[in-house]
Amino acid sequence: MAKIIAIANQKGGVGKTTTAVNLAACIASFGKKVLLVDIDPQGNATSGIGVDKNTTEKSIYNVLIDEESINNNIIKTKYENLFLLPSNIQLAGAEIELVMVISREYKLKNALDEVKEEFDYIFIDCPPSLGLLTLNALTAADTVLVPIQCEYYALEGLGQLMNTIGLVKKHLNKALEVEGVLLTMFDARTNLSIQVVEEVKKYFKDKVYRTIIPRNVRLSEAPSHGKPIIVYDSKSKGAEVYMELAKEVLGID
Ligand SMILES: Nc1ncnc2c1ncn2[C@@H]1O[C@H](COP(=O)(O)OP(=O)(O)OP(=O)(O)O)[C@@H](O)[C@H]1O
Repeated sequence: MAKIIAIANQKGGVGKTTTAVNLAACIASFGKKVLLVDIDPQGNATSGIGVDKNTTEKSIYNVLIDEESINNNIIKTKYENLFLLPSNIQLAGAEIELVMVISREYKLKNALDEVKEEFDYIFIDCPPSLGLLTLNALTAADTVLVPIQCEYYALEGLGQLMNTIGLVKKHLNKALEVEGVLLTMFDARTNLSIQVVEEVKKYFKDKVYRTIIPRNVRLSEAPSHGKPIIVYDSKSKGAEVYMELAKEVLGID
């Protein structure tokens, strides 16, 4: 039975997609069967894994809106053990199209229930909002991973995300915890990076892992190569950090 992990933060550009693609690829490279779910209309996880978001006929939109079977929309990627439920541009309108739909917040959960026995891990790359698509992701997830950009003082936005997670727990009667935080784009030369790391570690003192991911030029280039860094540049520091994180997620040394 897959563990389902949502990668969420309503702040844009904090490293959600970079984390989702690289972590999914690393865990798949350890022999685990992984499904990456792209629920962000920007579709960067889809193109990051090498699938054309502009031409794909398979998509999460078909599942959420057209009631198509999830099995018919999952793509086997060119990476061993790594599967993708892609996003496409139509997803941008899905929050409006779902407005009158009964149980609209359970659409993704119901779909993943059909396939979760087939996978070891399911990662969901959330959009930069706290709207209905992110709510679907949180409702489907067992735990949440929160990337936090070290170049930006994020605690206020973090409070909003934690509030939303609290509301999901309360109103949807669901156990949902933040499993870990990732301090992304860390730059040891800046006081702000150091301050954000200290504050976030205090805020999340009881969390399982609080990994620091340095600012890394290879990581910023990776999505434009249409490949996760672990595959296209396995010797880089970025790949190493994501490998370590993958081990933490898997609970191995
Ligand atoms: N550790 C890092 N070092 C340098 N650049 C990074 C790092 N992590 C991510 N980036 C770059 O920062 C930008 C934003 O990252 P990413 O797209 O993963 O964020 P996001 O939170 O998914 O964005 P959005 O909110 O738009 O969905 C990208 O150009 C990415 O390549």
